Formats: sequence, structure tokens, C-alpha cells
Amino acid sequence: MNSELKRVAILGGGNMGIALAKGMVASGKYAPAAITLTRRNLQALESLEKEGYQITSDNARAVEEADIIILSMLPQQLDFVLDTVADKIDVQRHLVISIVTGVMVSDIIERVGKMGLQVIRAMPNTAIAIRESMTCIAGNKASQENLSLVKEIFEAVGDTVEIEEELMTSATALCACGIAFFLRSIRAATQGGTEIGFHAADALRMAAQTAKGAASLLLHFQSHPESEIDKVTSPKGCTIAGLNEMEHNGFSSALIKGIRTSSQKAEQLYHKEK
Ligand SMILES: NC(=O)C1=CN([C@@H]2O[C@H](COP(=O)(O)OP(=O)(O)OC[C@H]3O[C@@H](n4cnc5c(N)ncnc54)[C@H](O)[C@@H]3O)[C@@H](O)[C@H]2O)C=CC1
Ligand SMILES: O=C(O)[C@@H]1CCC=N1
Repeated sequence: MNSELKRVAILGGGNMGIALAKGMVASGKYAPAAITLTRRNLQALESLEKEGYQITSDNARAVEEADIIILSMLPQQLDFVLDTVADKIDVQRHLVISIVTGVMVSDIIERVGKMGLQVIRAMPNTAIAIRESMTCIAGNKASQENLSLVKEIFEAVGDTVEIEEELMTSATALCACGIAFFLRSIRAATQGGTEIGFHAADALRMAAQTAKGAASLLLHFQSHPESEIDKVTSPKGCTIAGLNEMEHNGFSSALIKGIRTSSQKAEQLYHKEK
């Protein structure tokens, strides 16, 4: 069956569930009517219903009517939902995609009690809303056909990379949390820009376009950041003076430590804090 002909149930229509649904439709491969979003309080989904998406608070019914089930709730909300839908899951028909942080494929199979269930983990980021996500995919025991299908879904909303499941929490820190890290660095640059003379709104636009240019240089030339930095830093110039000042204050170290902390926290979200 073509991916376009499959029905999708996104259980947990919050930030990511909505962004994913919109990205899938924007890709042109899915019609809103083929996507059902669930949420306990449907008020927040009413505008989507007007756009043609199906909405319901009945997770079991959504699963019954779908071929692909996307789990998109918080780790601490997962078990309740799995317990509600377990009876309706058909190992032959359903493919489960989980974007839930810190939850292993084996945790999901064990909870629903269906050996042989095809479960693939995907870790997108909020840039999925504009089809610019970096999505890491892991499906150690899934069929090649299902892996290709999941890749196709996420390639329509950004770039994808297939990784081992044991690296999924690292991918969460680097790519999903990473959006917040880079945004905070842009905000800090904006604050610096305002201090040296620009109105905040202008500084933000200038900093954001500069950050986009820096990332685009790396992706376009497939170069190393230091080689692009070398092109900016004139001898005895102002760039190296500013850069070294940042490093004396722990710029790289702060990012590295933050990413490590986020990765450790991601590991604990389901197993230690539910
Ligand atoms: N926000 C992000 O940048 C990313 C989040 N994730 C993961 O994706 C998952 C969702 O994250 P967000 O969308 O940010 O969270 P969220 O809190 O915005 O969305 C979760 C949604 O699930 C709904 N929900 C809770 N219990 C439910 C139930 N019994 N039935 C139906 N719906 C129910 C909530 O009402 C909420 O709308 C989390 O596991 C998170 O770790 C993964 C990648 C990036
Ligand atoms: O902060 C969180 O726990 C989620 C997972 C990755 C991004 N947001």
C-alpha cells in the first residue's frame, strides 16, 4: 500500500503532534482527512478540524481506524494511552511510530503485550512545522519496508538520519533540544546587538539571518566550522578578539556540558520519573 493511502492516528495532538500533521500535509503526500489527532481536551484542535483533519479524544477508536499509529504524548502520559489502546492494536496491520523521549521500542512492545509488533522510533524537532526538521530514526527490528515508509514520512518534513536505538537519547539532546540551544544563542547575540546600537527587532532579524547563513555554509560546502571560522578571523582582527573572549568565558564548554546534561535527563524521563 502507498504511504499516501494509509490512515494515520497521531495520539497526543500537542506541539509536536500538530506540527507533524501540518508538515505531512504540507508535503503534499497526505490529505488532512487521512490524519486523526487525539487529545483529551479537543478545544485546542478545533482549528485543525476546520482544516479537514479528524479529531477525537477516543484513542482506541483512532487506533482501530488507522494503519499507522504515531505516539506523540509526554513520556509520563504514555503508559495510560498504551493501556487504553492495547486491545485494538493489530500486529499484522499496525505500524507504531514513537517520538516519545526516552522510551525504548522494547518498552512499548512489552506494555501492549504484542510480540512482533512493528515499532520504529523517530526523534524530530520543532522545525518540522516548516519542513526543516532533523529527524533521527531507529527501528532495529522493523522491516525494511516499514523503515522506508517512516523515512519517507520524515523526509517530507526535513532531513533524516538512521541511527542505532542506543543513540536515541543523544539524538534527542543534540537535535530536538538543540533547537532551543541554538535559539538561546541567537537571543544572546540579539542582546549583544542591542547593547552595541541596534533596536531589538532589527538585532533579532540580523542575528537570525546570520545564524541561518552560518548553518547554510556548513550544509552547502559540507565544510568544518573551523574552516569557515578561519575565513572570518582576520589576523589581529575583531572576530578573533570576540571569539577568544567568548571561549575564555566557557562558550564551547557550556554547550558541550548542556548537551551532555540533556542527554542524561532524556534517558531518565520514562524510566525514573514516571
Ligand atoms: N517539543 C519538542 O521539541 C519535542 C518533543 N518530543 C517528544 O514528543 C512528545 C510530545 O511532546 P510535545 O508535543 O512537546 O508535548 P505536548 O505536551 O505539547 O503534547 C502532548 C499532548 O498529548 C496529549 N495527551 C496527553 N494524554 C493524552 C491522552 N490520554 N490521550 C490523548 N492525548 C493525550 C496532551 O493533551 C498534549 O496535547 C514528548 O514525548 C516529547 O518528549 C520529541 C521531539 C521534540
Ligand atoms: O524537553 C523535552 O523533554 C522534549 C524532548 C526533546 C525536546 N523537548
